Amino acid sequence: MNTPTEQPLSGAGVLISARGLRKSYGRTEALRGASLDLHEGEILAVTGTSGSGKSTLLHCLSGIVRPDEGAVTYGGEELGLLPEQRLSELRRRDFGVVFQFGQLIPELTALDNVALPLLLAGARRGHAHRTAGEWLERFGVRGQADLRPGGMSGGQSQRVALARALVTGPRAVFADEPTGALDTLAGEQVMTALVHTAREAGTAVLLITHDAQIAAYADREVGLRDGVVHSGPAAVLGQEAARREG
Ligand SMILES: Nc1ncnc2c1ncn2[C@@H]1O[C@H](COP(=O)(O)OP(=O)(O)OP(=O)(O)O)[C@@H](O)[C@H]1O
Repeated sequence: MNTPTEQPLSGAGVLISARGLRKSYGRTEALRGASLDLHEGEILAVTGTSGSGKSTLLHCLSGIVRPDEGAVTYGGEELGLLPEQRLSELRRRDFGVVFQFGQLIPELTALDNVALPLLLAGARRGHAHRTAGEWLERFGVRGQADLRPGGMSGGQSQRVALARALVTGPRAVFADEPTGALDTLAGEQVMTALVHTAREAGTAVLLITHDAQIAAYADREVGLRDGVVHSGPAAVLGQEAARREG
């Protein structure tokens, strides 16, 4: 396991850059000027208490939500300025997303769930299934290929969801509390598989978690507090704030 530091991987270029993001839902200010760089191939943990804006930040960085103010730049393009069609193409081709509850399609087997993004991208059925099988193997769930999500454990489902997120060879994977619904052992297995395969593929990972043990798998950790990103773990921010207030 790596020790998280405040420094990015040396030499790695910036893959996605967010500057001054503001996003409100009604009167709730979820982000209040958040800035963050995700470097190529790095595993970056974003930690923070509930409601600090972690999911909103992930949604803005992955082009799911447009910020009210500020800019997210990827490959020289500002996501907020792209037409919806181009944005959805980017999301499909360059980004993978995993949520706390894998959100696999319940009617499809594990193999078909993983093959789906390839089929949507125009791959032939045989190729899509072969590749999907290889990714299930990488995540240690090849034996579950013919099972539907209802017949798998939570940890197995999450590994299938990660295989589905990585199968198209994205540049970045956004994982929102991917182990949040798992017990410690299953969570560790999911993280070990994610870190191993992301490193092998050179995929950057933005990992949202409120669990320090999960954040410790990352190369770097930043904390979100009241919609603003601070370098260093959220736990340290909390202690600093408590000192100031106490
Ligand atoms: N779609 C929405 N509609 C209304 N309010 C929202 C919406 N999404 C987020 N919020 C509010 O914005 C704030 C930040 O939410 P967000 O989910 O980004 O935080 P979080 O740090 O991910 O929290 P958690 O760890 O509980 O998931 C919260 O007060 C939340 O209630």
